[in-house]
Amino acid sequence: MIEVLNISKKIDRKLVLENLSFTCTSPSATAVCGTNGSGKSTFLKMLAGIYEPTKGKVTRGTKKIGYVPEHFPENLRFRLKEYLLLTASFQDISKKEIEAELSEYTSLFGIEPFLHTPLKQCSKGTKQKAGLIQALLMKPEILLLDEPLTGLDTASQHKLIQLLEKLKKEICIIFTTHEDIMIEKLADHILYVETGEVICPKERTKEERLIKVKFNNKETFKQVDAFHIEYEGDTALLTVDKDRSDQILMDLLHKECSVLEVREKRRQ
Ligand SMILES: Nc1ncnc2c1ncn2[C@@H]1O[C@H](COP(=O)(O)OP(=O)(O)OP(=O)(O)O)[C@@H](O)[C@H]1O
Repeated sequence: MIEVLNISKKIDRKLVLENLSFTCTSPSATAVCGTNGSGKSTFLKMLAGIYEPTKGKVTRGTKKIGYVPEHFPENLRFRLKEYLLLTASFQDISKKEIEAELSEYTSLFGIEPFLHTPLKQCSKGTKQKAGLIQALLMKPEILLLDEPLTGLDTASQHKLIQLLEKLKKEICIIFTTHEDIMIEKLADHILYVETGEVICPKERTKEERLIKVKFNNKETFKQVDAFHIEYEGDTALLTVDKDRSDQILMDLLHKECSVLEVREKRRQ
């Protein structure tokens, strides 16, 4: 969906980013991390096409790119709903669909009372929500979010994270953040802009347990939350999340399985 090849960026003759590469080929969420001033926002702007790289190349597989800046643009003369309808009207989406989605998102983020308020008079958090809704309304295939939790109250932060958890199964989400909760809940990959290193936090750290049981009926495993089950005769080898393994063991015992073995496995 998006490929960044050896990009560097100079602003005012200062090298802000150097030789960064990154690829997002399938739906996922990537956290862009680094210290203040390390170039995270600059990187996101290059993905969005707002900045051109000084060196290297950004290839985008789609034009449906939603971008939410860290700070909502100042001094827009529109009222909130008017602004959202206007930005959505540039997309190839029916008016009816836009109205339905707008109503869903404004209700989710609790901003119905401000729909007819001039943007200039909206609070920082409401403007941030307007920025997010504007990007979501265009049904992006790539969603770029610059510190998306900034200015949101706790309830809205959780709602946004839940929404992004669903969306990342369908689209490519790239977000900058300093918040651990965003990384823990969402990130499939972390890109450190200072070093250019990309890691897969969950794949590296997720610990798994293997449970071998003797069973009477395969139906027993229908509701069992296992990553993988291998059968051999009347035994089954289940690969499960270590954090959930005690609960799964209890369930299996209640379903009259005999536990033969429990051991650790670390994902590769
Ligand atoms: N338009 C600009 N003009 C001059 N310098 C800029 C401009 N945009 C970014 N910079 C410089 O580039 C560097 C990286 O800025 P950037 O905003 O990308 O960092 P960041 O990692 O997002 O920081 P933060 O975590 O504080 O949001 C900084 O030194 C900043 O001063």
